[in-house]
Amino acid sequence: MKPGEMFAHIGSIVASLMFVWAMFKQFFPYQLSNQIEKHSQRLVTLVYPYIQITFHEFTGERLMRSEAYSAIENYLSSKASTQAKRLKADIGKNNQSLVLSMDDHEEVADEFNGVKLWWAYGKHISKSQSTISFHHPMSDEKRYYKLTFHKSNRDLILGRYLSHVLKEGKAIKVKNRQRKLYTNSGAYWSHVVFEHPATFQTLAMDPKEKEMIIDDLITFSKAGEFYARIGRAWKRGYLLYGPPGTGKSTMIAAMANFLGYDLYDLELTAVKDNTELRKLLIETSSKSIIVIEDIDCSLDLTGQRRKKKEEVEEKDQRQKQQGMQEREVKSSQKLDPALVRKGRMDKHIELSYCGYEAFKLLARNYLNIESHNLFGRICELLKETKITPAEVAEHLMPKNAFRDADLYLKSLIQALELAKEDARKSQHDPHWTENDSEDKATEKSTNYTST
Ligand SMILES: Nc1ncnc2c1ncn2[C@@H]1O[C@H](COP(=O)(O)OP(=O)(O)OP(=O)(O)O)[C@@H](O)[C@H]1O
Ligand SMILES: [Mg+2]
Repeated sequence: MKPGEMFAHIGSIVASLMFVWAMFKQFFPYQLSNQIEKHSQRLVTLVYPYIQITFHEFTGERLMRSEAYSAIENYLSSKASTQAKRLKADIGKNNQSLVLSMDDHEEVADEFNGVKLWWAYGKHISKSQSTISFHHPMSDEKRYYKLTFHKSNRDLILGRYLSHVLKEGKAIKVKNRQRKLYTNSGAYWSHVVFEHPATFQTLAMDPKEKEMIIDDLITFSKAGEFYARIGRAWKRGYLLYGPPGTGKSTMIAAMANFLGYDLYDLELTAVKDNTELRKLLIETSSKSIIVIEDIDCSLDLTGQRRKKKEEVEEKDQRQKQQGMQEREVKSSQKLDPALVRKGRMDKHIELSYCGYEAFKLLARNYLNIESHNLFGRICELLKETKITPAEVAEHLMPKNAFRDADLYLKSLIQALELAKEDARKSQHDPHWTENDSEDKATEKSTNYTST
């Protein structure tokens, strides 16, 4: 046996002994176990070729939970569920799945660049506290993770490996956290839990366009280092536009769910001036999407815009007197160039009327069917008629316990034929405007993704 191998062998025996000791010391009286541990530690350092680092749950004041500890906890959670034999289980944040973690004094191995290392989970219970807290035995434990590795790998582990663990652990934490939906009243944010079920799978739109948006989001979310290198803030602006009911809000929720980001729904009309706006923006957290809805309808921030607002109000008043609709006032306003100029809005995404591909996805989601003999007729009608995905969804929505796809598809066909007839009438008679005002009121919402 080579000397190096022998050392490693002794080392692993010592590591095992220490592990056994850690298991048994809970049963020794506190004073005695402290003494034994002190002397054995000295002995061990003489022959032990391994380095150990302890990460305590609470550092310093004991009130602040260590960031490193919780990152390690997250990092090890997946390893624990596959390797550890004794696990602790808890209900996850979404109240649906079990979250598994290592039980006390359990050990898991990890490997990094071919180097093996071990993580152990343990806890200290101080004597005085353990008697006082008889009824609450958990409250006075000091929990920790201990990392053990061979001293020849010191630089690799202390450098690249630990920063890899912290980075991964934080990423897992971001993914698993309970996300929030913030709204502002004036210059203050308040929040509720964000639990929108929208996903890109359930969003009906052109599949190619959808794929491009997903790619764009993935590229952006991984580009932190690139943005830092070129000296740009790591954020991306999307302008979503299209008629009401085409899925703009649904897409924003799908984006937030896809990236695991928080959502800030910024109500511009409630913001007094640019100072308030700046304050609100500064208070947003990283990994978030800031949404400005109907950006073309809510601009009155700068002096110039205030003037415009007065003009609009005046005009509004005049138009109300003339019995005109508020919607038309909104659509007569222009987007502020500062908000949509190049560099602010990196991508313009149009959400439009329901096409055949989008319909098929809705039929799959709502009726659980891939094909049907009425699909052909619907395909033709969709080419000739403008109908929003929201309207299509409305017709496919189950109305009783016994779903009959036939019935829903026929009701959709009826609606499409009616819309087609309306469109034909309005073409021949320009004054026929019962439904078409809806089409003109193109609404816009801005979606600002930041990390
Ligand atoms: N593209 C779509 N895919 C799937 N469902 C959709 C789509 N568009 C609309 N819907 C359905 O219609 C409802 C309304 O859509 P959504 O609120 O996203 O529209 P919007 O474009 O934001 O409208 P508005 O301009 O009025 O805010 C959604 O709850 C969703 O169920
Ligand atoms: Mg919307």
